[in-house]
Amino acid sequence: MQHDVRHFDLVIIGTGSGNSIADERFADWNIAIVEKGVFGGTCLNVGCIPTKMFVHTADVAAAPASGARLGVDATLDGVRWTDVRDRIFGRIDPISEGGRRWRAEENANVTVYEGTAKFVGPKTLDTGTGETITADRFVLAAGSRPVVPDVADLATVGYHTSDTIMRLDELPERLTILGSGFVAAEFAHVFSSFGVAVTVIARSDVLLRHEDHEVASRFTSVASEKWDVRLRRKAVRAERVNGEVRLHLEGPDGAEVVTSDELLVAVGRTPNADLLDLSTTGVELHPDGRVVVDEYQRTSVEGIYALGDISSEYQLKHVANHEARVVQHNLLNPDSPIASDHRYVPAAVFSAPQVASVGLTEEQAVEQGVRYVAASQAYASIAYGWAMEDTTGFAKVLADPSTGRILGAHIIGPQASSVIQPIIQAMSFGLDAKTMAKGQYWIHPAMPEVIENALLNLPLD
Ligand SMILES: Cc1cc2nc3c(=O)[nH]c(=O)nc-3n(C[C@H](O)[C@H](O)[C@H](O)COP(=O)(O)OP(=O)(O)OC[C@H]3O[C@@H](n4cnc5c(N)ncnc54)[C@H](O)[C@@H]3O)c2cc1C
Ligand SMILES: NC(=O)c1ccc[n+]([C@@H]2O[C@H](COP(=O)([O-])OP(=O)(O)OC[C@H]3O[C@@H](n4cnc5c(N)ncnc54)[C@H](O)[C@@H]3O)[C@@H](O)[C@H]2O)c1
Repeated sequence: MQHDVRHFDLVIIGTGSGNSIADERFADWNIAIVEKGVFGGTCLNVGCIPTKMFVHTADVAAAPASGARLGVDATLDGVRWTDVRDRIFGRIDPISEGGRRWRAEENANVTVYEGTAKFVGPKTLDTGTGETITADRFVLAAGSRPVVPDVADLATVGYHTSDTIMRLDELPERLTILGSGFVAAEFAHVFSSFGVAVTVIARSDVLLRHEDHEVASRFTSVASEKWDVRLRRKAVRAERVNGEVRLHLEGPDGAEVVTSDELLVAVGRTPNADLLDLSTTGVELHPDGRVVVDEYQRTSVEGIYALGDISSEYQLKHVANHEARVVQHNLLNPDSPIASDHRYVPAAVFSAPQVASVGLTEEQAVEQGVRYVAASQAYASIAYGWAMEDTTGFAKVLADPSTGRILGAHIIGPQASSVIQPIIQAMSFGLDAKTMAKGQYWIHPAMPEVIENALLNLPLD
């Protein structure tokens, strides 16, 4: 039987940052939202939020072990894994379900389709629910998914990704993590703090290789004291024997095997653009699979916008949220669009120690031929660093030698994700290094003094 094809003013694909677009200003728009998975997307359900709830719990679990050097002898009695897990998801799952219900049942102008969307013609979408729809405008906000590397027999062995590892039924005794980026660093901290023996397998010669090299090297040496870190290794084959996972590696000393109870694959994320058959509606892709957008988040097809992990160079929630606000404005004001601001995108790795960065690394400055001066300050030489007996943390800042403009900052150490914020503010509002250091009070003896001193150490006039 032939059905009429429903036509919408706007279709939003993906309920991560895309879900924030349709506010009361869109009340007279006829909108469809298509979601293939759990409402709320990666950050809420399997990303930033639950990981940080686990990370904070891990920080607490790790505290007794770090007390001895301060003269406090304490021991960890145990971690009730299922209680931790159920507390975290007991908070998150109802938020996701509440968001779904609100959109599906309480938004008169919004129709929710729960299926995997793909284009079948120009501005024509198969919603994956048996219904095909059309629209004047689309927002592609379908995010990204974990990459599965080419390791023989991985699929038959059974492995976890960040999508599944937080819902384990019980804590493993041993965990192997393949990968050495954000996800690997954060979960290594979580599971090792909970008493799991963690092995981290990296292809590169340092962990967190995209960070400033001194930061990455420092992180790698601290990590190597806590975890079994294997650098310059290639995973070639996996097998499961008597319930154990064996990962066969090739490295500088030849072949070796790592045995554990569970395997976490954390080797990056790929955009979900391929799921959408975008060529049928004419949307162009970059060679790496991301949707091509201009500064206004517009794709190559008029009326089709993209945001977040599906199109961005930065797979970060604060960037996806920023781009969603830009798309929201540009949908409402197509004749006076605003551009996304990607000048000073910060990021933090919530491991132990924490790492945070914004702007150029020294390596990037050299590569791009940007003149710079750099200075560092150790946490160990500020008063709060003495209080913490910190021996490994430092903050490094880079500035333009002629203007004093701050070009970048890289911090490894306690609360780096918060300590860096004044630098992000200074860069965003054009405050130069000396004015920033000398033109305000810095609370004594708080941790941001590490920034104040790094700035004062810069060889500027
Ligand atoms: C473990 C982990 C920890 C993270 N921690 C942080 C952090 O601390 N800070 C930070 O800034 N960033 C963090 N990130 C990154 C952050 O989660 C992402 O950058 C952000 O969530 C991307 O938002 P998005 O809206 O682009 O996509 P998503 O939130 O992924 O939303 C996309 C939605 O689209 C749906 N979808 C996909 N394809 C289709 C289709 N064909 N049809 C219908 N629906 C579809 C998906 O089911 C999903 O719900 C983390 C990521 C991970 C994996
Ligand atoms: N705190 C945060 O903001 C946060 C936390 C988690 C994830 N994220 C986002 O999610 C993205 C994905 O995280 P991720 O850790 O999966 O990716 P990542 O890009 O941070 O790191 C992946 C690492 O795996 C390595 N790798 C690639 N293929 C490999 C292979 N076959 N074997 C061994 N190593 C291999 C890469 O060299 C890289 O160093 C991040 O880039 C980040 O943008 C952010």
